[in-house]
Amino acid sequence: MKDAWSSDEVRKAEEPLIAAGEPLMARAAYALAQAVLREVAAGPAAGRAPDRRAGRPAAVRLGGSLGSDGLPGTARIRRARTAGTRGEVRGARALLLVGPGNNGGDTLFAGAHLVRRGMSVTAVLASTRAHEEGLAAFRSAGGKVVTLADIRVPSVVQSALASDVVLDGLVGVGARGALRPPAGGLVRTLAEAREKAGERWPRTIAVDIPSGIGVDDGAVPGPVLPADRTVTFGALKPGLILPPAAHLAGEVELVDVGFPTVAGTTGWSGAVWGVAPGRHAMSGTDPASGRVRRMEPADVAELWPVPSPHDHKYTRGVVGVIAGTSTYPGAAVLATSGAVLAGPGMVRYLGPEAVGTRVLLARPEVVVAGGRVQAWVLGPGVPGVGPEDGPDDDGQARRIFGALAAVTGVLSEDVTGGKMPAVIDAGALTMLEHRLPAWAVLTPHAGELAELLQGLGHDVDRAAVEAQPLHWVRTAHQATGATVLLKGAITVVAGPGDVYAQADAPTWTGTAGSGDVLAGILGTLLAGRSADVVQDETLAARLAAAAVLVHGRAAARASAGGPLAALEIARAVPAVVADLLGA
Ligand SMILES: NC(=O)C1=CN([C@@H]2O[C@H](COP(=O)(O)OP(=O)(O)OC[C@H]3O[C@@H](n4cnc5c(N)ncnc54)[C@H](O)[C@@H]3O)[C@@H](O)[C@H]2O)[C@@H](O)CC1
Ligand SMILES: [K+]
Repeated sequence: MKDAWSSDEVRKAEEPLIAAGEPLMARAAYALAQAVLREVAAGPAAGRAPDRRAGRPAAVRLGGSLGSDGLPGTARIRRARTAGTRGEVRGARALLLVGPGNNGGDTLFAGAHLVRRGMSVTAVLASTRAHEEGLAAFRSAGGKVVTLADIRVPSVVQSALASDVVLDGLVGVGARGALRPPAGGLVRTLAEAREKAGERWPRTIAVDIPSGIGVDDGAVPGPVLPADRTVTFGALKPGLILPPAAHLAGEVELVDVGFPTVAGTTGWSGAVWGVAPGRHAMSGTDPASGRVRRMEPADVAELWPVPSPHDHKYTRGVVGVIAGTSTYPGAAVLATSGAVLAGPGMVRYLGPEAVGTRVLLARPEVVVAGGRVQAWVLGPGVPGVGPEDGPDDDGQARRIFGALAAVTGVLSEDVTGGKMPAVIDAGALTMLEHRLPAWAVLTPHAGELAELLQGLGHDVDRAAVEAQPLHWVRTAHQATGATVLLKGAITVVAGPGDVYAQADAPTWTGTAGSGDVLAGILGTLLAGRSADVVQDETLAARLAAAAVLVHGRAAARASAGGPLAALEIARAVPAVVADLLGA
């Protein structure tokens, strides 16, 4: 499990360590400097995505000093980027963007290390204040200091273009809201310049977080300079794993500065590199902590319902699927395939006869008949119930309303089998009439979540959901009672317990039918753990995150770097599950 700590949690972890005299900043700065050195030594194109690497000009080494303003002039810039010979750092240039707080302090101390390693380092102070000891250390090492008040923003852009690496140390976990002037203006201009320069832009390393992202909610309320790498201290931060901010962080590297670990012990490991984020894993967290988690294969293996020798098909869980219409029969095939291949005791399909026949042709294992089930998958390929239209849905809405009554406990236990977990997808999302239990998992995409929230009286559209996914997923959970899974390149899940942000799938996964397969996989998990899910109201979110991980990995396997068809995701599920159970 990767745990991302909220800024409050980070502060709480820091306080006793600082009081005990632990040199947190020195550790952070040293690790940061090492990251920069490795980055520079690796050469200008190292680690960039292939498309970004294409057409990048060969770097030319250049010594030379800075101009009178402390920044290189344009004539010198045209001649070259300084570093570039693999393994060489002497003479390479770093530009530090330095804010007023400890984030700037980390950056200045790291800058001092870089100067001592022979790099030419310029710090641009974006504020009238700067970390005093950091600044003194940087100056005495021989770093150049300029202030934004002395020079113009375009000079900073030119300087950045002449550098091998830019460090963004404007704000860290102390940031609140969008970057304010003058840092905001500086970052806006730099971000535009980066966009324009493409491959000519130097490697950009964010210190702790890319300045300007919402540390705790992953929002992007104003300008942010996208990073190639973020070196983060002590623990991951929610904004580094939540959309949309996570897309601005590049590769995230976690550095151990001595925060409490699994057993609650403290102590610096001394290993500043490659500290596994899992080191901070805990079995459960206080939902009020603001922590956000990312599941890993070993966590999924623990949750997966593996049959024992005493199990049979009914004890292993029966999934009931109400999906598809004669207009959209494919969704029924995809949802049942996802369910079957995730390994339930049995899958039942309820729907129009013609669709049932197609399901059987694709998956003869499916039982096309009613009967007892342990979890429902409701709604893939079924049209929504609008306020006025009576959808031509082959009776699927009626069937779904019946199943939903079982989920919400409106019908008696005798009729429905009692408390019933469910995946509520697509058209079924428009059929919610009652408050739901946490074991009902809503699986909207951003547009569907916006519509659902509008129906609950919120003034929100798709773009607003995409801008603040965590906020709206939590709002939807609170308003409906259900566990909510918002599908996206990074899928966010919120229920009564922890929040999960899963990024397991290749971008090819956003294709028609992919969500139907996910609904089926999750249905199997809910059916397999049906009794547990209704006992432990935090379990549905964990199973939902697990389903997303398996679905994403199956998509990666099916894609192998290229396009994929949704049914291939389902076909890849058994091998993915086998892999993670064997892991
Ligand atoms: N406390 C410690 O000992 C450690 C802190 N560390 C570093 O310290 C950082 C936190 O330091 P601080 O608490 O000093 O805070 P930051 O350095 O993150 O920023 C706070 C400063 O930025 C200003 N600011 C806040 N929001 C702003 C906005 N929207 N626009 C412009 N300016 C804004 C504030 O007025 C304040 O002066 C961490 O992110 C990390 O980089 C690390 O050195 C590890 C140890
Ligand atoms: K930063």
